Amino acid sequence: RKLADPNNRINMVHFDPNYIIYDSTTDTTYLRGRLLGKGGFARCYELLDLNSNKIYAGKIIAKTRIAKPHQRQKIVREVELHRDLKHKHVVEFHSYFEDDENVYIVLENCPRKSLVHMLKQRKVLTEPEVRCHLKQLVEAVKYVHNQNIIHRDLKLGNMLLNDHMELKIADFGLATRIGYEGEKKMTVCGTPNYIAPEVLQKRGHSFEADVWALGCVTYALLLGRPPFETSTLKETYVRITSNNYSIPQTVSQGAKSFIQKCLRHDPDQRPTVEELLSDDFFTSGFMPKSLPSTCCTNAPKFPVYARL
Ligand SMILES: CC[C@@H]1C(=O)N(C)c2cnc(-c3ccc[nH]3)nc2N1C1CCCC1
Repeated sequence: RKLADPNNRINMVHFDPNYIIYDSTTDTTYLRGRLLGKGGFARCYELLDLNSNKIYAGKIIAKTRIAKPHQRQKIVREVELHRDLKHKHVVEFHSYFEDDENVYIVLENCPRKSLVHMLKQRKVLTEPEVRCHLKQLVEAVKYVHNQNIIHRDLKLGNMLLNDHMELKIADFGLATRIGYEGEKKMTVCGTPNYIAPEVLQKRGHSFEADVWALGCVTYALLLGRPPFETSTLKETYVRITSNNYSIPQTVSQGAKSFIQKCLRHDPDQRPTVEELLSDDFFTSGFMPKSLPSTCCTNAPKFPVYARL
């Protein structure tokens, strides 16, 4: 069987022929590749589909790790919410299967990892870059909300980049479906990273919790740290519930007002994701159509006219 197409040479050195994974539901054989990291119950690996020669990212969850019914239910929920989503900026759900030992979730590969890695390298991003990433993010979240789903864990680690530097939101492990107009969720099984005050206080939450998280992400990308960060989780929660944060003067008026709208304490005062798309932060400055992969390591030099 041809293992690597000479045109788009796959570096086979990462794929260990001793680790064959067979998906009987689609008669697909995978070679397990590099360990990508851990996410929740899962150990994540590159998977080479030997039928198509394509590389995917696989979440492999040992059945021993999800022996209890409510643990298994969490995986089932994640799959049920993610599998029907199809959008350019949402990670593609490829397949889900199991064998005697494991449960497998096979997802689109995002070789340029997440915005966490980019920010670690760059410390802060330029405003044009943030506009570009945020536009893709807001489009993705608008699509998800239109499916009556709240992501509930929008954070830099769930914002992945493919080879073309296109942004994809990942991980529907804390997501939930709104069953009827105006439904408010009272609990989350897990702790969202950029948790909104109404979620913390269990006062009932909905789509607005994702808008809050987008405000936190925007702040973090521009300033290199989240808006409510302190040395203890308790103190951070106090700042969130008392809406105690500040935006340095280095931030433009457009970006500042975008962040302030998303971080309004009262969820009913926050703009919807739809309204965010027409916020003048997106129109108040240069908006690159795409970003070069050099942005993963160095600040881009936008053409001079872009700054005038
Ligand atoms: C599989 C889990 C998660 C994920 O959801 N996707 C889609 C993904 C895609 N490519 C990658 C990927 C990283 C480097 C090459 N591909 N990683 C993904 N992750 C990472 C793995 C470890 C933590 C989150």
